Amino acid sequence: MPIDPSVAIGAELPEVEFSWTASDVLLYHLGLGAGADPEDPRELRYVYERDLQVLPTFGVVAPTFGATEPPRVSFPGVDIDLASVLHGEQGITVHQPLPVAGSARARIRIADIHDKGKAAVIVQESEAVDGAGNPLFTTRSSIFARGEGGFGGHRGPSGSTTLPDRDPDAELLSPTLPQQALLYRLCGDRNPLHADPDFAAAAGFPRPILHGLCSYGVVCKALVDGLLKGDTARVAGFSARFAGVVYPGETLRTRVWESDDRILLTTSVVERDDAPVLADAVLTIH
Ligand SMILES: CCCCCCC[C@@H](O)CC(=O)SCCNC(=O)CCNC(=O)[C@H](O)C(C)(C)COP(=O)(O)OP(=O)(O)OC[C@H]1O[C@@H](n2cnc3c(N)ncnc32)[C@H](O)[C@@H]1OP(=O)(O)O
Repeated sequence: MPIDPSVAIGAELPEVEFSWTASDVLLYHLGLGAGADPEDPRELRYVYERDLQVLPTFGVVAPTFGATEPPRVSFPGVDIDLASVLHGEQGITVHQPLPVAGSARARIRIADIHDKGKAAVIVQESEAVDGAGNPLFTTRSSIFARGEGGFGGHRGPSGSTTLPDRDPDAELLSPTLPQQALLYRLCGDRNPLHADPDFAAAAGFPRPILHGLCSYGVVCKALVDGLLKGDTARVAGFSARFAGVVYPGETLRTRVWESDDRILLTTSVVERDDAPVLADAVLTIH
């Protein structure tokens, strides 16, 4: 049985120890398209060692950074084909600004599995602590496994964020490169869905799609640059649902609604009549 919720839900995965260097951070930022204007001092803070700062979304990739094998969707009670899987949701809460280099360990558990009939939504939570044992960040994510529902589980929540009934306060445009996914995969997600046209076709897409976590990082950076004066330390958390695919080379349009310590947003694809990309998305700030 590909999914056995009685085994999977609550399962703890082996603790992951990981470390990263400034070079990893530089590559991550380049993988998001940073450095397009190398004369902009703010932009240099992402792509040059001097005054380097770290986008908090780096935390979600740090544990597997540099992996060279495709990910496996295999945990206690779950064993499914990578081609059926899409990244469903991602959130991170940062407990301290991420250092430009460091080591940490993370505990990961399968928090829940929702049965959407045509799909299963597998929810993971992780807690990362630094070398001294102090909380570093917490993540919550889900994978959407097409064709894996119908195991008799509960349906789980629907998307829910209500946007204010007014025009957005700002709109941010983020171009992506045609080779964006080929660059981004060097950060540690070698899923062939993002590089191999045959694999993408077998998964139901006309061409390779962009990593969800690439769009997630691109949008977080746009928010930091556009609304927080380029200061990554002001981000307390960022969460979003992946509502539709992005093809490398497309331009992302992010509409934002600001309130006291939260920024609500949606992201869409300019070239495809604002087809949705991120929904239920919230940036929390200090
Ligand atoms: C261990 C390592 C594992 C590997 C991890 C992944 C590795 C990565 O390389 C993979 C990727 O990066 S894939 C790229 C990023 N993700 C995407 O592009 C997905 C974009 N979203 C979609 O295509 C559709 O929304 C889609 C297809 C997700 C859903 O669309 P539909 O099938 O039309 O579904 P819909 O009818 O709208 O909704 C059905 C029920 O599902 C819930 N739901 C929808 N989208 C969801 C999402 N993104 N996350 C979680 N739940 C979601 C809906 O709420 C609905 O449930 P209910 O009826 O109860 O409300």
